[in-house]
Amino acid sequence: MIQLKGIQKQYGTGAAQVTALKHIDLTVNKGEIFGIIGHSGAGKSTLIRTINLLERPSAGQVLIDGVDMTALGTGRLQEERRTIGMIFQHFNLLTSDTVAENIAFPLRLAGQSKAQVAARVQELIGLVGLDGHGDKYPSQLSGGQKQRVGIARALATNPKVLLCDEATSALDPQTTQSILSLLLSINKELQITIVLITHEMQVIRSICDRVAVIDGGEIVEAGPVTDVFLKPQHPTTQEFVAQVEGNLNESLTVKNYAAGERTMIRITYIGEQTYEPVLFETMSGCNVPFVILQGTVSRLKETPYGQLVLELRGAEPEAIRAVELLRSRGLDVEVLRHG
Ligand SMILES: Nc1ncnc2c1ncn2[C@@H]1O[C@H](COP(=O)(O)OP(=O)(O)OP(=O)(O)O)[C@@H](O)[C@H]1O
Repeated sequence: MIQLKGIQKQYGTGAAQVTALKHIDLTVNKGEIFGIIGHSGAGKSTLIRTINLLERPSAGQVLIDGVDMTALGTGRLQEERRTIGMIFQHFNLLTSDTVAENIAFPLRLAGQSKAQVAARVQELIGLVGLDGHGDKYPSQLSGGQKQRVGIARALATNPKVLLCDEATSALDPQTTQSILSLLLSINKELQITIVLITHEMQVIRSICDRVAVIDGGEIVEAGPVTDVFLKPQHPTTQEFVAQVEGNLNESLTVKNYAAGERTMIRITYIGEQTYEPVLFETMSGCNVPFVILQGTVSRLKETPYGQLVLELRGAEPEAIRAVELLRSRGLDVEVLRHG
């Protein structure tokens, strides 16, 4: 488990001082994939780099499985760091070394024998899907393949935590998805806790269990992805959700329909409900015409969900009855607007 307690970080001094992190309290549970999302300059890189103390906080504690990293001397800190792997946006590979040599690097540093290193490198090359590429140089690889080398190198010493610093931001959407799938399978099969930072909600939606939204050096919203994504509270979170859901295009509503006879509602359903004909069954029983103004059916990690914005057309009492019927079927219904 990772605990950040009262983390603050200032860069520089005097008039030039920048406060990058204000007062961060955060817990990442063992075995989960935790995402931190924020705009450029929000403090994401500073925050993730405080976890392995690449960036030393100005105040606060970083506890990993109860060990206070901020209180360790250089020797013990280096030892603890071996239990935390890290991958980077621009891969940070040694360009004059082959794939196999790059992956071997941390194993050599850890003092392993040639035979041990060779066996482990082969195993890692297979794990990340780079069989046959061991003798190539980074310049001969695609961006996705370079990140696979970065992942293999980060996993070499069997870390319990993997930190991902914008690991897919330099990749195209298809390659991003393949790297995210690899991270998900590593998390599942090796039970490694993953902390990632990103500015893309798609990354959070695909693989994270929980998410924290950072803005101006503060966590403004945090929780399970299903809660934060489906019911974003803070304006910054709402902006990020709109990246993948789109903004509701209200111009789609029929302007000349009688005022007072339009009710806009948002229906959210999650899990098995996604595959049930609840909307059809309910609405065919209450004789309220409706149009769908916006709709998404997708997945949050492995959980199916749907969100539909409907405009009900009819007098208010009928619309209210339809809303009540939908709620009685277990759907989450918000009334966005009457009239
Ligand atoms: N070494 C540094 N010296 C001074 N200021 C810094 C330093 N590193 C970061 N900052 C400042 O701290 C704030 C947070 O930066 P940080 O890089 O953590 O944000 P970020 O969310 O990762 O942004 P990006 O996505 O653009 O990398 C910014 O105002 C940045 O200018």
